[in-house]
Amino acid sequence: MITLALSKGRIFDETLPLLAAAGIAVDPAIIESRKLILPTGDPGLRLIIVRASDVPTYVQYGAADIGVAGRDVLLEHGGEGLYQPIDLGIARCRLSVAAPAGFDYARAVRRGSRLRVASKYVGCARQHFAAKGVHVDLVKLYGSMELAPLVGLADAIVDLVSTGSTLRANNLVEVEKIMDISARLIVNQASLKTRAGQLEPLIAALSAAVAGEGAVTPALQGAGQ
Ligand SMILES: Nc1ncnc2c1ncn2[C@@H]1O[C@H](COP(=O)(O)OP(=O)(O)OP(=O)(O)O)[C@@H](O)[C@H]1O
Ligand SMILES: O=P(O)(O)OC[C@H]1O[C@H](OP(=O)(O)OP(=O)(O)O)[C@H](O)[C@@H]1O
Repeated sequence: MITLALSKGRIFDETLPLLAAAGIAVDPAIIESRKLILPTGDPGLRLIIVRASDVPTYVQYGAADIGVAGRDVLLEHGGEGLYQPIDLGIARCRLSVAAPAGFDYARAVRRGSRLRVASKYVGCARQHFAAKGVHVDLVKLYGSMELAPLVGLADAIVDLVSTGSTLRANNLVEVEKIMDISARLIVNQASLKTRAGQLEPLIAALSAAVAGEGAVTPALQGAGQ
């Protein structure tokens, strides 16, 4: 049995069509059951539902053989013990610096001011500002980053931006893009060796699905179970 780790929400929703294209059916309504171990239409593959930021940990320790995680999450995790064979091109957004509309970020950076920056992505933020030679005090948050500059917790934030509507709703402006983000397939390196007969066809089928090569033969069934 191969175990695939997914998080609820956009990763689950956007991975399902790729699995379907790879010949693996999952009833989307199954997520409502609140069960954390879910069957798929393929007896050789089950899903586990974990927090988005926990997906790399489950795969790193082999509790899941394979998973789907955002580039943001993988960079924060470090990627140790993980093979990252495919950019799935889903959950697309960007990691950016944002600040209140009235804050002159460029001037603050030019003048070498010390900035207080709130983020869930403190590793990426630290690296970004260090590379620019900007002095920052980082404040680790776990959500609602957009609130931090509004209540004086930070001068700026580093957060994910997609449509920009969350920033607009809070009178913040994207002042610098750090990187583009999308979700990757991640694979436990030991599983890839010991379960190659099952994992390689699955990875190939998902790769074909991402490339838009349409329906392919079921990835796992009969593949050495
Ligand atoms: N607004 C967005 N548009 C597109 N992709 C996004 C957006 N926000 C986040 N993502 C991507 O989707 C992934 C999962 O995001 P999601 O909001 O489901 O989890 P989370 O709440 O960030 O994680 P956790 O539950 O671990 O705190 C993120 O890691 C990121 O790669
Ligand atoms: O630019 P936008 O399209 O507004 O997306 C950006 C928001 O999405 C993410 O949060 P979260 O996953 O909580 O937000 P969502 O579920 O509303 O997309 C992120 O932390 C931003 O707050």
